[in-house]
Amino acid sequence: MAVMAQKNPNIKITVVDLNAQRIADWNDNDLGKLPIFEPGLDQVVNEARGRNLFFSTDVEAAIQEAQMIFISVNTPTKTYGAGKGMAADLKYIELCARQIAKVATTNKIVVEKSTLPVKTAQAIKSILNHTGNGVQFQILSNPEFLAEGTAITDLTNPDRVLIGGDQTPEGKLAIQSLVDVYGSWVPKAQILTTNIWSSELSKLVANAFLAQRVSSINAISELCEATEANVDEVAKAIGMDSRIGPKFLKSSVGFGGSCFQKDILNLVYISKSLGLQEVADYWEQVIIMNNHQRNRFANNIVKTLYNTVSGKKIAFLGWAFKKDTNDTRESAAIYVADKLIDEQANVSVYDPKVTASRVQSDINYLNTRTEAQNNNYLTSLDNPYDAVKNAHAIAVLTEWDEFKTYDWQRIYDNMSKPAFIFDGRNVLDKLALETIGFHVKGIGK
Ligand SMILES: NC(=O)c1ccc[n+]([C@@H]2O[C@H](COP(=O)([O-])OP(=O)(O)OC[C@H]3O[C@@H](n4cnc5c(N)ncnc54)[C@H](O)[C@@H]3O)[C@@H](O)[C@H]2O)c1
Ligand SMILES: O=c1ccn([C@@H]2O[C@H](COP(=O)(O)OP(=O)(O)O[C@H]3O[C@H](CO)[C@@H](O)[C@H](O)[C@H]3O)[C@@H](O)[C@H]2O)c(=O)[nH]1
Repeated sequence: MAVMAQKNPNIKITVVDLNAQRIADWNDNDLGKLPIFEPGLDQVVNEARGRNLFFSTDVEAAIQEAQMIFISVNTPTKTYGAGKGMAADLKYIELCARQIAKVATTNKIVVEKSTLPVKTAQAIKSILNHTGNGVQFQILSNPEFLAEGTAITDLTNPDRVLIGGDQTPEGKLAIQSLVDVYGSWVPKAQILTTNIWSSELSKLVANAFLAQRVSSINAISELCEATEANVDEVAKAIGMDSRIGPKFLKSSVGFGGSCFQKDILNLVYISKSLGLQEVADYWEQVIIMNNHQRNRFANNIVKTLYNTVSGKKIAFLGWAFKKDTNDTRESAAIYVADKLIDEQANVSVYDPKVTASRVQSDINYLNTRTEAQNNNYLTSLDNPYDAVKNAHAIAVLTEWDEFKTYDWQRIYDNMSKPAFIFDGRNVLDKLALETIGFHVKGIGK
């Protein structure tokens, strides 16, 4: 919404949220306090905020005033009832639809910006069309394809913008009005319009295909370790085939983030609900492989440290699910730490952008043990050299660029020997570290 406001100074955009603290942070004069760390976002907010971009908790006033409403609320995996652990929880979406239905007195275009199961527009339409007050609604699907860490460039220069809507004359008019919003900065050829179901489904399918590439290369990484092939070399060799392409072939400790797992589980659930068991099994394997990769990484640390990490200090470099974000949702680091704590290891974490309280709440959220026990085993430090001091091993969980620039000789001198490094992102210079004296294990090599 901030980028949309920046690119359309003539359109007033109001972002409303029930979470008052978040809105206060978005309005904070200190741009360092914005709730999301994202390169370049502070400048965009600074340019548009107060001009045509506003942040508020007054949801009803914003609904009344708007001609177009983007529903962008969270759609997490259900934690209760039918579809628990798999289906998308649509209660926040439904609440939004009901609130719009209650408040609106003029015709509106309602845009699904959240990632939703295919056919959700039907439910939203049903809620909106039963108000009995004569207000006309058009529903569009406009899924978001930005990735965290590169959100601003992804938004300013998108591969495509997808807009789905009813294929009726009114539906087509609504589609056109959203095309015009994006048209102020996105070339027309990159704005794709479809029927609403294709648009809803394409979002889930895009994430499934992307995550599948990561799981595919991670499966190959295990094969590489067993055969002395090198996964980076294999990825380069296959990626140069233009039919395969070079992107999203970076082997890692496993994908994380708020989207991939949730959206694939959603796809699996939809397939199961439609009786398409083989389709469901096919996509579920992407998740199974990802869980295996995380476990394999943790098990490898234990095995290499002479089959016990009890009482040993393991330093984590990185906690975020990828670099250039402070988001930790579903980060592989959480699951690797949990496994190591099960083995009574002392885990000390350094991440350039993640707070100590975030790290603690992430591990507590798993509910594996009491908070006091977690506190005992897991600490966070705001300096990497303190985090690695006297450690038996270092594990790299996020590919932050700054890790490559550290004084690795100094780190080696202050560690227990033999000093091990487990590079879960294959970002460090293995040869240079081995020259210093480290024992280095990457992924797939
Ligand atoms: N994070 C991403 O990079 C990304 C990218 C593409 C798509 N998506 C999709 O966008 C949606 C939102 O994701 P997110 O990461 O921003 O989630 P989030 O949990 O960070 O933010 C959702 C916000 O919605 C607010 N909210 C919930 N119910 C509300 C209501 N009834 N009225 C007003 N505000 C309400 C919450 O307080 C919260 O601040 C999800 O469907 C997600 O799949 C996210
Ligand atoms: O070659 C790769 C690429 C990614 N990852 C990992 O995969 C996860 C997801 O990365 P990425 O897709 O870059 O970040 P997200 O912000 O989760 O973005 C994904 O999820 C969003 C939410 O739906 C979509 O909008 C984006 O298009 C889609 O890329 C991270 O843990 C990455 O480290 C790898 O391990 N290897």
